[in-house]
Amino acid sequence: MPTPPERIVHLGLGAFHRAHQAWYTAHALDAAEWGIVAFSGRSRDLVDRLTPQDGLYTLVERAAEGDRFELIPSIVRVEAGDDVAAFVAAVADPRIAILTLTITEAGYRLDADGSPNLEDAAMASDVELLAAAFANAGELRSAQPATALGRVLLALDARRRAGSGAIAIVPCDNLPDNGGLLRRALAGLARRTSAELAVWLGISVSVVSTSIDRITPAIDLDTEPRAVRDATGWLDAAPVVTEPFADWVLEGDFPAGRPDWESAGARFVDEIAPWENRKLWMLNGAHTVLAAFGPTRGHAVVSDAIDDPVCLRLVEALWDDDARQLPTFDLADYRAALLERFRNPRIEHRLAQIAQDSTTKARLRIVPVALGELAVGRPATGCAAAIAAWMLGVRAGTAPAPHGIDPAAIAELDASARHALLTALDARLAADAGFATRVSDAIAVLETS
Ligand SMILES: NC(=O)c1ccc[n+]([C@@H]2O[C@H](COP(=O)([O-])OP(=O)(O)OC[C@H]3O[C@@H](n4cnc5c(N)ncnc54)[C@H](O)[C@@H]3O)[C@@H](O)[C@H]2O)c1
Ligand SMILES: O=P(O)(O)OC[C@@H](O)[C@@H](O)[C@H](O)[C@H](O)CO
Repeated sequence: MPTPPERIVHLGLGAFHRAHQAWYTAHALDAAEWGIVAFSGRSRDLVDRLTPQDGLYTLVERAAEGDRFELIPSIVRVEAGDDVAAFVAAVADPRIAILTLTITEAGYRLDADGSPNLEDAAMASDVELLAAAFANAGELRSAQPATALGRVLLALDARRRAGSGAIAIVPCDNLPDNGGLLRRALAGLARRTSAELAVWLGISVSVVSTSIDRITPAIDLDTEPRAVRDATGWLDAAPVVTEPFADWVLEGDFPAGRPDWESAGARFVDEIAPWENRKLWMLNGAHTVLAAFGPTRGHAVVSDAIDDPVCLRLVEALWDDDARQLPTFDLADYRAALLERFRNPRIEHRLAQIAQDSTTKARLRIVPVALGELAVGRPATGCAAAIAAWMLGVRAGTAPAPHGIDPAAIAELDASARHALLTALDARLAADAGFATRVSDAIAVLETS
C-alpha cells in the first residue's frame, strides 16, 4: 500500500494519539489520502522506537475475552518535539490541513480558574522571546520556545508568512471546552506578541472542540513488545494497548479539509458541551476519585478498585449527581458500559498514573456538578462523598496535596484541614456550611467502611 501523503501534524505523540486519532484516521474510508507527521512531546524515546519502523506500530485491542492485533499505518513520519525547526516547517507546509494536540492537561499551563496562565515562568519567557522574534524576522529561525503553545504560535506565524492558508487545530486532551480554551490561549499569546498574527489567527485558524474517549493505559515497554511478537511474529518496539471501545465527538470547522472520520465512527455535533460534560464528569470524574481513594484501600488498578463495593458506591453516587446535571441524556446504557469498561480485568490501568494533578481534575470534574446541584437546592451528596474520598487520598499521599497546602497540616484531616482542602477546590463550596458538613460526614463513613 502506498504511504499516505503528509496532511496532518500531531504534537505530543504518546499512547493515546496512536490509539485514538491515528486509529480513526487509519479507519476512515479516505485513509490513503491522510498521513500524519507526529512530533513527540518531551522525550525522544518514541521517536527512536518508531523511526526504524517507519512509524508503523501494533495496536492491541485488549478485551476481557482476549487480544486483537492491528498494524496502524497512518503515522508516516516521526520527529522529536524539541526539533522546533522541523515542527515549524511541518505546520507551515501548505499540504498540512490539521494540527492535533495531546500535550496533557498540564501542558496547556492553566490558572486555577481554568484560563491560560500567562504568569507561568516558561510561558512568560516564551511571550518575551516570541515578541522579539516576530518583531525581527531575522530572529525567527533561531527562536526556541519552551512551551507547547509557544511552539504552536511560532509555527502558525510561519504558516501565515508562507501564505499556506487556513488550518484546523484539534486539541485532544481531557479539558472542558478544550477548543475554546486553546482558542483563547492562542489569541491571548498572539495579542501580546504580534498584532498581525492575532488578526490572522482570527481569520485563518479554526480551533475545533473535542470529546475524546478510549482508555489507553501506559504499558511496560520491556514486556509488551515480547508479548506482541509471540502473538504476531513481529518484534514491535512500540506497541499500544487499548480497550475495544472508542468514541470521538467534534464541534468545529476544517477549512482545509479533513479525513472522513465519520466513516470510522466519529460524530460531528453543533454543541459539544453536553457530550464533553458527560464524558469528563462521569468517566474522568470517577477515575479521579478512584485514583485518589482506591490506593487507600489497597488497590493499584481501576479494575480492582471498582470491584470494591465501597468504591463502587462512591462512583454510583457521583454518577447520580452527574445524571441530574445531564438531563438531555438517558444514561442507563452509558453507565452500564462505563462499569463494564472499568471492570475489564485485562486493562491494567494504574491508579497512580491517573492521580497526577488531581486537585485541578477534581476542580474541573466534580466541583461544577456540586455547584449545579446546590444551585437548584439539592444536597449534592454524591459529590460531597467524592470530595471526601479525594481528601482521604490527599491525606494518605495517594493524591498530591493542592499547591500551597503543607501535607503535614492536613495529617489529622480536622475541621481546619477539611476547610483548607475544600477551599482549594472551590471557595463557594467551602462557604456552604451544609455541603461542608456532608463532606465531613462522608469522611467519617468512609474511614470506617
Ligand atoms: N491515555 C488515555 O486513556 C487518554 C484518553 C483520553 C484523552 N487522553 C489525553 O491524552 C493525553 C496524553 O495521554 P497519553 O496516554 O498519550 O500519555 P503519554 O504519556 O503516552 O503521552 C503524552 C505525550 O505528551 C507529552 N507531554 C507531556 N507533558 C507535556 C507538556 N507539559 N508539554 C508538551 N507535551 C507534553 C509527552 O512527552 C508525550 O509525548 C492525556 O493527558 C489526556 O489529556 C488520554
Ligand atoms: O489524566 P486524566 O485524569 O485526564 O486521565 C486519566 C484517565 O482517566 C484517562 O486517560 C481515561 O483513560 C480516558 O480519558 C478515557 O478516554
